[in-house]
Amino acid sequence: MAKIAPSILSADFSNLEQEIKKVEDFGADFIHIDVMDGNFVPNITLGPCVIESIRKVTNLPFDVHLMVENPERYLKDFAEAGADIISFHQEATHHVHRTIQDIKKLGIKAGVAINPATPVSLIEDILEEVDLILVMSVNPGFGGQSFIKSALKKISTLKQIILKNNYKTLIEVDGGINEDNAEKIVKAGADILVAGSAIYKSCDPKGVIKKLKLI
Ligand SMILES: O=C(CO)[C@H](O)[C@H](O)COP(=O)(O)O
Ligand SMILES: [Fe+2]
Repeated sequence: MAKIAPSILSADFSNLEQEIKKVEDFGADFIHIDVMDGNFVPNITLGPCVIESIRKVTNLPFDVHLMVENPERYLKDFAEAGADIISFHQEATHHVHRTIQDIKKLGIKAGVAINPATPVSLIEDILEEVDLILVMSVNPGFGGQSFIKSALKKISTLKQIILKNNYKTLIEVDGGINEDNAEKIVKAGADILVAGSAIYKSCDPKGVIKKLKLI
């Protein structure tokens, strides 16, 4: 059974407290928080002060997805604001291994995200070091895009390497996930599903989370 991480990118930002409490009541396992800098991706969202505010409204772990250039500059700020997991992009820093170690030194979990065009081979050497790999199944920057099918092959390749080597690394998949494609994604090897628009734009978010959790 996959764990579910609703992305608040598609939530009503004027009412974040209720939007977060709602998915917590419906059985969400994490809150996925998309941080965009207008540089690594062509969109700007939120920073540590918003995370610090919403930290007070839930006990769910905060899964912070940094879509920012040179993420190493902001790790301490996000950890202090209340992040439980920080995932940064392989494409956004020259120092992937060092950044993983720096996140772990802050006492939280470390994830590495890869864009649709980034092959698994580029993160194979750090797989053992990292708590999770965030496989992007859309080009990062916006919610509500369609799932890119080539992510499925990437997820199964990753899963095979993880199983073969007995690594503990989890696979999280992010972008375009809904009730129709979630089963294929979990069968390919996903442990955590991120879903933004499929949950927050639905008239039955409770039903969507329930269905996704049963897969
Ligand atoms: O990282 C992201 C975009 O860059 C979001 O987490 C992702 O797109 C979730 O939204 P949706 O489920 O609507 O695709
Ligand atoms: Fe995300």
